[in-house]
Amino acid sequence: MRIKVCGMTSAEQVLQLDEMGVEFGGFIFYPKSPRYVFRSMPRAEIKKIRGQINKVGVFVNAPIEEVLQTVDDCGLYLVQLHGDETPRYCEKVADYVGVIKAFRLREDDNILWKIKDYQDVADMFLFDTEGAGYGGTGKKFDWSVLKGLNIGKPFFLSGGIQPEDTDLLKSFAAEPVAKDLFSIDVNSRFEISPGVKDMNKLRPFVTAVKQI
Ligand SMILES: O=C(O)c1ccccc1NCC(=O)[C@H](O)[C@H](O)COP(=O)(O)O
Repeated sequence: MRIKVCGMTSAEQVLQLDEMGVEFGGFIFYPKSPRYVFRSMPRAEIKKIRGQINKVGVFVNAPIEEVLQTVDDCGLYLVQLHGDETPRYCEKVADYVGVIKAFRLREDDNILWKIKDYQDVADMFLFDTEGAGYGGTGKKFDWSVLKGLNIGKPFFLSGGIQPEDTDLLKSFAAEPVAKDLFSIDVNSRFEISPGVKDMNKLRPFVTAVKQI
């Protein structure tokens, strides 16, 4: 199983993830987040990060020009649109860079209805938990809402995933919906403080998840 670790704020920690074989490192370009990357890393420093790890930029309702400029300045591989971006917005960004459209799920959501208009304009989806802010809630949504669905596009499973969840992930990976499961996404449950990851929690978790 692939892993994305989101909310990175230091080059040193991103390189540690790269050594562990983590496929995606997420950087939050949303000024209201406690993990806003420009508080600690300038654009050139993000661009300079080498290795196999793919850099993903997370944006919330940002002007398109700002997203595209940041992609160039920071050498981003994918963008994750985590706000209320419209299908047209996603389509414009997708002309330039790969797009992950994030959906914050509530229990009563009709998921297939919610994702329908984005099928042709996003490369991948990400399912996260609805909360007071836009992301990094540390809370799981009920994964059973995905059971039996044909998502029809690779997706990231996100929201409150924690070190103890490897058995839960194994069970989810056995569900038919997991044919489209592309990667999991982890964040606040592996932190010492916002933006600072606990490598002692991540290392064994990454090893275990890679065996699923
Ligand atoms: O993490 C943030 O601070 C954040 C703020 C605004 C938009 C998105 C944000 N995070 C995006 C992510 O991909 C997180 O990994 C995802 O929300 C799951 O976080 P968590 O529940 O803490 O595992």
